[in-house]
Amino acid sequence: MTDDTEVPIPSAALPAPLTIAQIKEAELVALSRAPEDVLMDRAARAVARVVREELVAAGQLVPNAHVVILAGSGRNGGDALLAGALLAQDGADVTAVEVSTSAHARGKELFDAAGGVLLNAIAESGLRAADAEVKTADLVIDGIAGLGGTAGLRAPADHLVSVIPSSAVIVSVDLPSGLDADSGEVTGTHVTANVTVAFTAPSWCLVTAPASGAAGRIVVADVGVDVV
Ligand SMILES: NC(=O)C1=CN([C@@H]2O[C@H](COP(=O)(O)OP(=O)(O)OC[C@H]3O[C@@H](n4cnc5c(N)ncnc54)[C@H](OP(=O)(O)O)[C@@H]3O)[C@@H](O)[C@H]2O)[C@H](O)CC1
Ligand SMILES: [K+]
Repeated sequence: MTDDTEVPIPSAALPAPLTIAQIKEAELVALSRAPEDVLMDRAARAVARVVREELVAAGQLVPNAHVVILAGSGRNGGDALLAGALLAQDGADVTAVEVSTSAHARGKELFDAAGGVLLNAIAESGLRAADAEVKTADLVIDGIAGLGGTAGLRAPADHLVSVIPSSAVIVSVDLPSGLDADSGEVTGTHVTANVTVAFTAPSWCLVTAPASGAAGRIVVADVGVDVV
């Protein structure tokens, strides 16, 4: 006879993994009902909630924390910037580093309005300043790339990821940047996260070795996209 305590708890199980194409198809249906901003705001709230939890678990007060965001040009970076705006409103010391020519416009606007400091690491002077910020981070939010990313990190993101101190907690948005979302393959450099906040469903890289070793703890947030 099986002891009840040995039965796995179904609510703790992750939803089934989906491919990029499946997530995008489901997202298109959701976008016909709600604007993209609404979905991204939900994604940002989920990321900010996990960041607060991680800081508390590390024994840090959110207002004393130095949080650095690495933001790519897409919505993944936008989600990270919007989360950064919420954390800056909580009093955290938040710096966002654009690792492309320009990151998500609305994300940047709200981040700036919340008092966040924005740097661009494409130019040499910006990269030097960003390097110093990353080296002193208590927590890094990885918003370099998500479902639209290609495998391997490009400059200057690769350098900035390499100087994240081992003491910093890394929270990846949707998936650790540099992984191929649809497979378990690891080709090139990538982020190795302590926690990954995935939206709607985990992508295959989060649950397939060896890539899954870079995901850390996985949290799947419902942003209002129903799986079809
Ligand atoms: N699943 C959902 O329901 C929702 C997900 N959301 C978030 O949206 C992203 C996907 O956003 P998308 O804009 O399509 O793509 P990315 O943000 O992943 O960005 C792609 C750009 O990133 C640059 N890039 C790509 N690969 C790399 C790399 N290896 N190194 C550095 N940079 C890279 C590239 O831009 P360039 O201009 O620099 O060439 C790509 O264009 C998803 O992951 C979720 O986070 C929404 O919040 C809504 C709901
Ligand atoms: K990411």
